Amino acid sequence: MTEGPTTEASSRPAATRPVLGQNQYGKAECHVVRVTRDGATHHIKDLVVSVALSGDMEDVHLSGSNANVLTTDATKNTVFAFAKERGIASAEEFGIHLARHFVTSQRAIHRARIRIEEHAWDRIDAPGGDARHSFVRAGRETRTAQITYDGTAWEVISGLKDLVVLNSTGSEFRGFVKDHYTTLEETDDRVLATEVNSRWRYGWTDDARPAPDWDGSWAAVRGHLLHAFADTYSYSLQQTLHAMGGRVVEHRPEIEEIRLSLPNKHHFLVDLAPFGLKNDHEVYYAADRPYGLIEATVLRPGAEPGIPVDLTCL
Ligand SMILES: O=c1[nH]c(=O)c2[nH]c(=O)[nH]c2[nH]1
Repeated sequence: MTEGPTTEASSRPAATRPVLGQNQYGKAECHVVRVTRDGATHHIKDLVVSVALSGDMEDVHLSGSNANVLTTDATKNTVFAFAKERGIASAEEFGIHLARHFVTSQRAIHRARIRIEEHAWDRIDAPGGDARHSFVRAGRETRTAQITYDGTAWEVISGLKDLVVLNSTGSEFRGFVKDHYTTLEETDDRVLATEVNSRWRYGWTDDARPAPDWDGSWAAVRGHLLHAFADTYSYSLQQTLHAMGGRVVEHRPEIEEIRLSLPNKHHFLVDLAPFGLKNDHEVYYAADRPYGLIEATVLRPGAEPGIPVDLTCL
C-alpha cells in the first residue's frame, strides 16, 4: 500500500476491518455529439458514454491516498478528446479505443468497461431546404454497446432497446394451466405487441483476429429480429422470442448469444355488446400496466452464457 492518510479503519488490525469488494469508478453519461463536416454535408453521431474503471483501487477506498486515481473528470475529457481526434465510426469501435486507452495507459487500471447509448438522427429532407446540415431526432429505438477490456480479452455486447412492434393477427394463446386463480380466456386470434430490448455478445475477443463490421452486423441483427417477429405464427410470446433469437444466431456467425427482454404489451378486446355492437377483433384496449415480461437467452450450440441476466444493469 502506498503512503497516504491513516483513517480510523486502517489503524485497526486487518482481521477486524471491513473488506473492500468489487468496485469500479468513472464518469457516467458523457453526452457527446460529434459533427463530421464533409464540405457542406454534415454527419452527426450522438452518444451517451459511461466509463467504469477498476484495478488497484484499495488505497483510495481504504487509506485515503488518491495516487492511483485517474480522475473521473479526466475520463470525461478523454471521451470528448477522442471524439475529436479519432472520430466516431461506430459505438463499438469508439468504445474499443477508449477501453484500450485506459487499460494500456494507466498501470493501476486493469479493466475498463465502456457503455454507450446511441441516439439516431435523420436528415430533414424539406422541399427547397438544405438537408445537408439539418436533422430530426429519429423516434426509433436506442442502439447500445458495452465494451469490456482487461488488457488481454475483449467482450463486446451490442444491443437495442425500445423497438416497438405489433402483429395485428397471427398470434394465439391457448392450452395454458388453469388453476384456481386463472381467469384469462383462451384466444386463437390476438394482437401481439412488444418492445424489443435485446443484447447480443460477439465471439470476437482477440485483437489478433479482425473485428466484425459493427454497423453492418447491428443492422443485420435488427432486420432478423423484425423479420422473425413478423414471420412467426405465434403460440406464445416465449415461442416468438426463441424464434427471434434463434434466427439471429443461425444467420450471424459472429454472434455467440443473444438475450431478449420482451414486455407483453397486452391488447384486450373491448366489450362493445352493451352498445349493441359486435367487436370482430377490431377495437382493442391497449393496457399500460401491469405487463407480462418474457425474457430468455438464446445461445449458439456449445456457447457459454456471458450476458448478464439482469438486462437493466447494462
Ligand atoms: O404469450 C404469452 N405468454 C404468457 O406466458 C402469458 N401469460 C398471459 O397471461 N398471457 C400470456 N401470453
